[in-house]
Amino acid sequence: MIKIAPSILSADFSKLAQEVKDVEKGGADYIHIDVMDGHFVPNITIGPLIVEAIRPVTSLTFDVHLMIDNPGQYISNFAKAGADIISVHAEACPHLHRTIHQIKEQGINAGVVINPATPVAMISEILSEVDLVLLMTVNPGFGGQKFIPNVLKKIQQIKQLKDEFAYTYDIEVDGGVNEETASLCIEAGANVLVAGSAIFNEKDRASAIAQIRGNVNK
Ligand SMILES: O=C(CO)[C@H](O)[C@H](O)COP(=O)(O)O
Ligand SMILES: [Fe+2]
Repeated sequence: MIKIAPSILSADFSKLAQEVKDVEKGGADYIHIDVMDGHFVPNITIGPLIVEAIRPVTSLTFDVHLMIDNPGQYISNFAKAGADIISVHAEACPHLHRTIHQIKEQGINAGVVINPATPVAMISEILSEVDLVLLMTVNPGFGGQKFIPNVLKKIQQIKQLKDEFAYTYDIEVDGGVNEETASLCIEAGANVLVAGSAIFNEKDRASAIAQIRGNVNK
């Protein structure tokens, strides 16, 4: 089953609650929330206050992508605000095992993320502990960037390891996902697709979500 996670980074923030409800109605599975600190990535976005504010609007899973330095410092804040999954960048965590377990101790799911230039080997020792592996298909920091096709072979590697060792994690991709690139990612083994601009820049969110999911009759 393919899950679609609209990234609210591309939503209209002046009516965020409405935007969240609109993609829920349109068939979204998760709400993807991009947290940026101006240090780990060159942009500043959403904090726990916003997560808390939109929590009552939907019962969809909140998939929180932390693009921040020292993420461990903020895990309990985001969990209390309503996160269901928190993912941290391996590049930002010198003590990745500790950080992943900090997330699990909150009673929520833990994900690990790697940038396009980071090899799969960097996370091989944590794969047995995570609920989600998120492979960035753009360099993190902004919505609306172009998909980096080189990441497809890392999706295959992560899927191969999952099958070989019977790991249970979901495989998520994030960045430049649209109807075309989504099908490449699904073929390579991804089962959770984040899409920001390809959903929120379209008027008809239900049809955008269906197209990315790949179940539209052509
Ligand atoms: O993590 C992110 C950027 O760092 C976003 O989730 C991602 O860019 C989604 O936007 P788009 O689908 O427009 O590329
Ligand atoms: Fe993201």
